[in-house]
Amino acid sequence: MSQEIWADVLGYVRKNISEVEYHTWFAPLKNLGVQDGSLVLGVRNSFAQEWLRKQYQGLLEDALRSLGAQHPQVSFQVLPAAQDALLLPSDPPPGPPPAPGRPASPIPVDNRKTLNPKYTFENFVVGPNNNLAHAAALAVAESPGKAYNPLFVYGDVGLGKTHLMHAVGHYIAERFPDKRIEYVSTETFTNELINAIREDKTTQFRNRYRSVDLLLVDDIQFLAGKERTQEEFFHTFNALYENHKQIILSSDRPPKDIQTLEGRLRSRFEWGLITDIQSPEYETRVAILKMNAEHNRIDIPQEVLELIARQVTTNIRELEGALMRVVAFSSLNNVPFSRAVAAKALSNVFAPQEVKVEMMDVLRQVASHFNMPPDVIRGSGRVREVVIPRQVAQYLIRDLTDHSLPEIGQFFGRDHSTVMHAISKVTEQLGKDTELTAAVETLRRKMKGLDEDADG
Ligand SMILES: Nc1ncnc2c1ncn2[C@@H]1O[C@H](COP(=O)(O)OP(=O)(O)OP(=O)(O)O)[C@@H](O)[C@H]1O
Repeated sequence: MSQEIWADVLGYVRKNISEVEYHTWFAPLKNLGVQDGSLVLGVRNSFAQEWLRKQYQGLLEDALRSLGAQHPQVSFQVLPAAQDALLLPSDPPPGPPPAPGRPASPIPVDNRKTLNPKYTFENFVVGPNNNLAHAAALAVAESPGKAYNPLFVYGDVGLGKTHLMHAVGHYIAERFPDKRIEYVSTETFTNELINAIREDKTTQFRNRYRSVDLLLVDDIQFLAGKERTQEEFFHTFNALYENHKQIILSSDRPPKDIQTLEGRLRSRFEWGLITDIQSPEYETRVAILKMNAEHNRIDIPQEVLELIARQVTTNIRELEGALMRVVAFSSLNNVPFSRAVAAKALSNVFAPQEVKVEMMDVLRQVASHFNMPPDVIRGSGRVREVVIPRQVAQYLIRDLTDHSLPEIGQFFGRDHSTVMHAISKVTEQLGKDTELTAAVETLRRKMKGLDEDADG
């Protein structure tokens, strides 16, 4: 599709959604042209793909219809890493170079320096546990200082409060490069204040915090009991609020539960919107793991992500840590990802989980051992290179799972007598054919979760 028509599609979409939605989901899309009658759009990851499909497919089709398409169809394709790199938001927009001898002006404030580049709206998985906080953050990003001021987000540790705050920061930094954004933890705010007092620099300290357009303060519950810091923060708050500057606060509890917080501060914290984030439910945890794996370009089977999501249930930081543990374990021991490997990797940290070996696990391990796609092993090929791995897979499934011969046959699209034949073939060769024997033994060890070797 020509870029002009694509621009028209975007124009239509933009009129029908909010600016935040547009910049989060549509600005990064890449028009890949029309294939088989369908407009193909490149997206950065499968999370964006699913979200666009669920939320915006109809709108895109309406846009095409409005431009005269009879049977509009849209599909999404996850871009490979290299193309994706071209779309990273940190890339400066193309523009003319500054005139020689003159600095480019105005000099943009480096707003992103305190923001974590990963903590964007696009990387934030929305689920029933956080959708209200997410919606509030979107609204604030769209109309800073107007929608809800302050926005107060509370919830237990590691549930995404900082991520959401930074997402607002990124969004505003991208749209309004000269707005000043300050992210600070309450602890840092306190320490800086102490230093400023000691060094007689309170004026500088005040000027700095009172001249920002967006102030993000993390862990505000740590104001409790710190009278001087509360006093200072009270004046900062008032100065910003009166100038319609946006304030976002995070805390592990709502304002009413922060002990020894001055009443005038507490009431100010309640002026805007108070919203909470809960622990994510299973589906959201799986989606977060999937997004993380893709973000780090790790190809990891869904059932392994599911196992991790069942192990870690409350804290998203720990959930991400568990994923990284599994990744490290598998690469250190040079074994492919499987549920058994994941369970083993996590068993030092979490209560060991009984992992039943599944047929698919065995097939994957065998496929990886023989360096061949699983589908080829399950397919109908009859050359020796495929037949041997297939027989080994059937033999190991029978050995390591409770599946019956007909069930194994069905899994391979064959009848039970073929499986029986495969098993006796392998049994016969064990001890005689050294290569086959070594393969079976190595695979058996891996499937059993590395019990004998690579411990830890
Ligand atoms: N909904 C989400 N989607 C994707 N990643 C998330 C989500 N929520 C949290 N995370 C990730 O979980 C990790 C912890 O999040 P974050 O630091 O924002 O938690 P927090 O609530 O601020 O924790 P703390 O109270 O310890 O400061 C981060 O890596 C963040 O990217």
